Amino acid sequence: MQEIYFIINPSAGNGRCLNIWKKIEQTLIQENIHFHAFFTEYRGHATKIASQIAVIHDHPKLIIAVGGDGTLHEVLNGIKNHKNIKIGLIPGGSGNDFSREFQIPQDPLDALKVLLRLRKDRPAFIDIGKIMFQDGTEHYFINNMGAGFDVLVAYKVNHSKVKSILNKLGFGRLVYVYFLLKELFLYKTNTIDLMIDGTKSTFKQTWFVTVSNQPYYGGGMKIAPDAAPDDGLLDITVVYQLSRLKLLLVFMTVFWGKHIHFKEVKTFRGKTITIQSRSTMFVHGDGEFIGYTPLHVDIQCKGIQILTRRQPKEEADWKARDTYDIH
Ligand SMILES: Nc1ncnc2c1ncn2[C@@H]1O[C@H](COP(=O)(O)OP(=O)(O)OP(=O)(O)O)[C@@H](O)[C@H]1O
Repeated sequence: MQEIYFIINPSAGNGRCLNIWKKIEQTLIQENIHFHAFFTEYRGHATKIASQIAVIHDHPKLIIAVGGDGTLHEVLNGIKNHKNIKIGLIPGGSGNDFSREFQIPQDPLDALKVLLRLRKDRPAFIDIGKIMFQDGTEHYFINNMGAGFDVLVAYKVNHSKVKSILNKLGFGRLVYVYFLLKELFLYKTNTIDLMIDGTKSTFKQTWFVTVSNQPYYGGGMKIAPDAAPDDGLLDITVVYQLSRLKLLLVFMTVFWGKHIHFKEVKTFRGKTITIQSRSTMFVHGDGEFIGYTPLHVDIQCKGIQILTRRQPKEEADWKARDTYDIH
């Protein structure tokens, strides 16, 4: 029997998650569904709770994060190496890029309904990325990781009061836009050395490099439009040698994934990536600040079981082929 554990970040979405949880809890009780619930109290707490759940017993477990992508990221880092745990998310953050790609409804009760149905389906395995820092620490990501300008923006977003004001006004997604514009005029670009599956490239005046497992970042920006979380590859995006004004232009096209057509945007695919920079760059994993360059990234193919409505890549390809065969 699969035990269900909820890890709730009451501060996610500027406190919205607490109300979300009240509705979820009420529904679970009404539906007579057995569950365990834990609240996070500080940054990193979800990792600790998830790691404690992981070792309770060997039976299959489902951990549902109630929060934003940062909460799911922390849960993922608590259960690494435990293959009999599925994870899911009831989106309650401001960005919610995981639920966008994996087609989990934004409405919490609809999301709960979908997750409860999906937990009985056959497991959906997706890739994850594993980051190794120079000091030997390891860190996993499920959506993406990045170094440079974008992490500075994410850092500022996560530590700002403006975030809560804009969220309360219902403009949560605009908070990324606000900080991006502000930092645009302050950031100093960097020279980076990128090694992808053994091939080295150097980029001068680099704004940022992002390694993506799925297309979305920063609340709906299609930073890696062709990334697929089950294709065994990570999608790398480098933005370099751009004037501040042109970066703004490029940024406006990211929501449609059209930025990749600019000559100052280079895209690659690979399984192992090393990022080194002349001066230290801040690094994020799924929008959470986690360390500094240099670092190494490895893909962990089909490394985690998740609850998703997204169609697996092979299945989508087969369907396309079958349709083609008929005609
Ligand atoms: N009780 C708490 N008080 C303050 N911060 C917390 C608490 N519990 C967790 N956190 C931290 O809150 C941060 C934000 O969480 P999360 O990403 O889930 O929400 P969000 O920022 O609103 O959503 P999104 O990442 O989708 O924009 C994380 O860094 C997490 O560690």
